[in-house]
Amino acid sequence: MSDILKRILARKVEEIAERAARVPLHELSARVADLAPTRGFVAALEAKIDEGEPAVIAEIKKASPSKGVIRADFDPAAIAGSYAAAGAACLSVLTDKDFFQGSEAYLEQARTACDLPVLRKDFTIDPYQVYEARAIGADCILLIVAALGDPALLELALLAAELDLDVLVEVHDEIELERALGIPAPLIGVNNRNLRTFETSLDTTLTLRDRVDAGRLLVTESGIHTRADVEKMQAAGIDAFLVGEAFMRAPDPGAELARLFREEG
Ligand SMILES: O=P(O)(O)OC[C@@H](O)[C@@H](O)c1c[nH]c2ccccc12
Repeated sequence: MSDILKRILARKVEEIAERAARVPLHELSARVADLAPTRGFVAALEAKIDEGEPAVIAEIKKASPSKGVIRADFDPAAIAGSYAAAGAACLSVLTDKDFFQGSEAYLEQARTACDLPVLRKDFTIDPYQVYEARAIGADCILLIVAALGDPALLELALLAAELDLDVLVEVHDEIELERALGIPAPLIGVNNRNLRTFETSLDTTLTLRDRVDAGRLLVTESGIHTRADVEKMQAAGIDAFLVGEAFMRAPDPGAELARLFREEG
């Protein structure tokens, strides 16, 4: 159990069993039966790109296993409002408690504070979590290819579609990308960070870029900190970004978004 992803997934299995013992699946699925439609995560990204603007998924993340606490002054509603005002396309909210100090409550607070679509950022390995994501108000879920076998990847993606949730399918190398392209997923996230070692390199996106077919939208994820990083991605034709730490460390996260993505020079 050396790598962190394995540790997270082992704990996640226990967590799901605990949750399912508290709120059984049939109760959750009844709860999602008559919810309002979701906000359209992919559509919001595409709308920005159609306007000729970068599509930014702005993340709300208090802590991570590699960095510890990133933001002590943590008010998800205020951060969400500041991201929305700065022109973010979508939000991403960490809900994993044990490794990221996240919470479902943070997702609910962030979503209520604005009208942006919200990604539930967690380690989804079981249908239970897909129902749960819909029940807490998520508009999109993350499926990490490295955490899933092919049958589970397809099953979870189809269930998400059935529940009106969009899916961000995350990959880190060519083999994972080929597997992601094997399912009907319009949104492919290339994580520049290796979840097993935490090593981060923007070259990951540059290497995989050309293998993503034209019908899909590539989101570059992690390790984007400077205007130079943004420009390097844009020069390679990347229009969609998922950024957390750089915003979370800034006193005003929305102002930092505007600085990284909007200002000239
Ligand atoms: O804080 P960064 O380096 O800007 O990265 C954001 C996001 O990409 C990162 O939080 C992330 C990408 N994939 C994940 C999977 C699980 C947890 C976290 C992540």
